[in-house]
Amino acid sequence: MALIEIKNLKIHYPIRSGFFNRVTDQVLAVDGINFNIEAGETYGLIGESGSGKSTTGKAIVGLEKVTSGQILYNGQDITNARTRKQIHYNKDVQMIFQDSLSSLNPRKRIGDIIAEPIRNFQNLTTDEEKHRVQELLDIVGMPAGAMNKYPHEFSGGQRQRIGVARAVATNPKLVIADEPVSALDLSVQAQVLNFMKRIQEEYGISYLFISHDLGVVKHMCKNMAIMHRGRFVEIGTREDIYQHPQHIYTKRLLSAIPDVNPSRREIDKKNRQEVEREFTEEESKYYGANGRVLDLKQLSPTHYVALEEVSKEGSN
Ligand SMILES: Nc1ncnc2c1ncn2[C@@H]1O[C@H](COP(=O)(O)OP(=O)(O)OP(=O)(O)O)[C@@H](O)[C@H]1O
Repeated sequence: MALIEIKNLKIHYPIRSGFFNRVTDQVLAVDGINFNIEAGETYGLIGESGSGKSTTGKAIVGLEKVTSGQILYNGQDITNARTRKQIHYNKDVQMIFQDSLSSLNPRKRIGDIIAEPIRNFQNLTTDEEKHRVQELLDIVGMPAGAMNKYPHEFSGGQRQRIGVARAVATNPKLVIADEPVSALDLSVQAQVLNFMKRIQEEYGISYLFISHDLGVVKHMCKNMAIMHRGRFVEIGTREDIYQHPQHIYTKRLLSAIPDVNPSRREIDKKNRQEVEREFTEEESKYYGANGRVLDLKQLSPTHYVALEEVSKEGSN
């Protein structure tokens, strides 16, 4: 059984307007997605801004109301707040946010910020708590004395490490990492990603790794889903997605990855233009009425794509 099973998840927001504030339309932020996260794995959720990634992540931690569908944790439906409380779900599932400055309370010292989730779930003495906070700061490689400082006294990379320390303070089984390195310089990104991997190996944590950056996801995830307009356009392994992309939206995201090799620039530019042409000319092959992403079809045991006519694997 998977650690998390997402079944036909929908999250719709009503749009109200007019004098009577009536519901006149809906934002289909998440519109029928299915995927599983296995224990100990890092599952990638990729898409551009507004595709529904964060809403999905927040629904899994219980911060968003689910319109319909199920989120199963070890087989139990946790869409109901009472069940989440009964099974200590909020201890087992934590979240790391993109903006480390606004997600850490500026008026609290780091020691208190990290101790807060521990206090919610464990009854430790002051000394035990201090010891645990120091242990967590050591794990994420923060200098001694960090405990008594405030968030603004640290760099973005250090604050993100503090965010990770807070997220793992309760020994969670799953961490939702929502664009955890997007706000960081490239060299700092690598440091944070590497220690996230290290912590995962040591503690057996699963991650849902949310990102718009395919380069970063390639480094972190073996399995992933590409999200667009609240639905999945493609699901697959790293090889399926990076070597044999089938959906035009996936190809578009891949073509936008900058190549460090200057001799590839012209080829990449041509490739990007070709993908853009296909996107505009053959949209109906990939999207239904009102631009809705089509239902997924299975190409192989691991590879699914939202295409009208399923093309042969590797034919691109
Ligand atoms: N509370 C809300 N009320 C109405 N619409 C919302 C609400 N929250 C999100 N949305 C809409 O739902 C869609 C998906 O938003 P979401 O934040 O999940 O996207 P995202 O892929 O995470 O993008 P980003 O990376 O920019 O956060 C967007 O169109 C957004 O405007």
